[in-house]
Amino acid sequence: MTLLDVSGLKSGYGEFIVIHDVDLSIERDEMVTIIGPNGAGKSTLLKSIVGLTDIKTGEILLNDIDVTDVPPEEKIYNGICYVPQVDNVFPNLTILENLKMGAWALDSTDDTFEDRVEEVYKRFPVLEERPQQKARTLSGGQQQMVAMGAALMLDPNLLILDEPSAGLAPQLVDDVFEKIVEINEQSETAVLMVEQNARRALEESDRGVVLDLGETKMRGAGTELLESDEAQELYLGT
Ligand SMILES: Nc1ncnc2c1ncn2[C@@H]1O[C@H](COP(=O)(O)OP(=O)(O)OP(=O)(O)O)[C@@H](O)[C@H]1O
Repeated sequence: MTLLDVSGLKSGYGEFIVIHDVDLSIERDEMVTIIGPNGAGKSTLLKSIVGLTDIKTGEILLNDIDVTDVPPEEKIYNGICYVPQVDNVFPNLTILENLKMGAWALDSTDDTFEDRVEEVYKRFPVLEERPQQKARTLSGGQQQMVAMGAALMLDPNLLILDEPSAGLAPQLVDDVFEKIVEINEQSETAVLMVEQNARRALEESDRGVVLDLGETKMRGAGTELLESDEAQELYLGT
């Protein structure tokens, strides 16, 4: 079943068009990675889906519902949660307070909050060890876990991650990818991410999309793209 269906998307910032006629669909249980050179428009494509750019033409359907013009704070109610590349935690708030911020759209009259915190702690045990620690005092990898944990507080259908492994040491990159795969496989959450660590991301993904100059240049199974001479030569650095 198709979860997200983007068609004919043209978007950018004001009059500056970055994304030109892009189509992209994601099934309910899929993990899809967008790769491409710097400035290709990868982050802009994610932001367009979330509602943070100006959309000129095209349509974004989520579960067959047209969410093209739905503002980002309301997209959460459609099941989309987004973790930006930078500034994705509140540095002066504790881990638990960050999770509370992530849960802002939960109905405060029921006890879902505690259940969700338990669920997030199960997924990221490191967060449960020190809920009162300020986010700014955590390592980069731990901060990424806080950011993903906060996004998971709303139990999204679609988790959108912009370069989740950016700036992390190799061991932490492994940890972060392991968590993303777990979220995708165990929480019935589709994942759409942009990654500079293209090989690793494609190895873990069901499908990959190559974006260049705001257009889709290639698409296919993750393994297929990894084996493609063209993708290797132009986008994977060999
Ligand atoms: N807020 C903004 N306002 C205006 N232009 C922007 C804005 N954000 C990005 N751009 C421009 O949009 C184009 C695409 O940028 P984007 O960040 O989407 O690319 P990217 O593929 O994610 O790049 P990178 O891999 O370097 O992160 C660039 O020319 C960039 O300068």
